[in-house]
Amino acid sequence: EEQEEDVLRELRLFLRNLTERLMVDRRFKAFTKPVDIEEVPDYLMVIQKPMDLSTLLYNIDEHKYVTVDEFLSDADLIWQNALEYNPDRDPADRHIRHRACALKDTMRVIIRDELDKDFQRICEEIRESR
Ligand SMILES: Cc1noc(C)c1-c1cc(NS(=O)(=O)c2ccccc2)cc(C(=O)O)c1
Repeated sequence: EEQEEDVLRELRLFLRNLTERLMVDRRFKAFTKPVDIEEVPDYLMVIQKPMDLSTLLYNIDEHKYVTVDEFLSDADLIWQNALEYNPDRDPADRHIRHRACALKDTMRVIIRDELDKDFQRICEEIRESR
């Protein structure tokens, strides 16, 4: 009902703000849009579920996420894919893995510090009720 829509509207505002703050962080530029298959031709042979920050924003606007955990399932793909596709010891792989780890930690610290636990629980109750 209306109160539930108010809660989900507030969740979308929080998730948009989080995602936009990650998009403007220079460390995360490579994660702002889909990996370019022209630049990285074998990418889809290695990575089954590509994800990037612009796709997260699109999904938020499409009301795909009812809980923070559903958002994190997609958001975690960004850094998990980067670790999987760039596993080698060479400096280029190490550099993108370092940024992937920073993305993972930054996301979780913002959520822990800024998302009310009771609010998260209300979102989960809405998900369970549907
Ligand atoms: C992400 C990712 N996962 O595997 C790899 C490899 C990358 C990745 C891909 C690219 N080139 S790209 O054309 O696909 C692109 C440029 C700008 C924003 C988003 C993608 C650049 C870099 C980089 O470190 O600059 C990294």
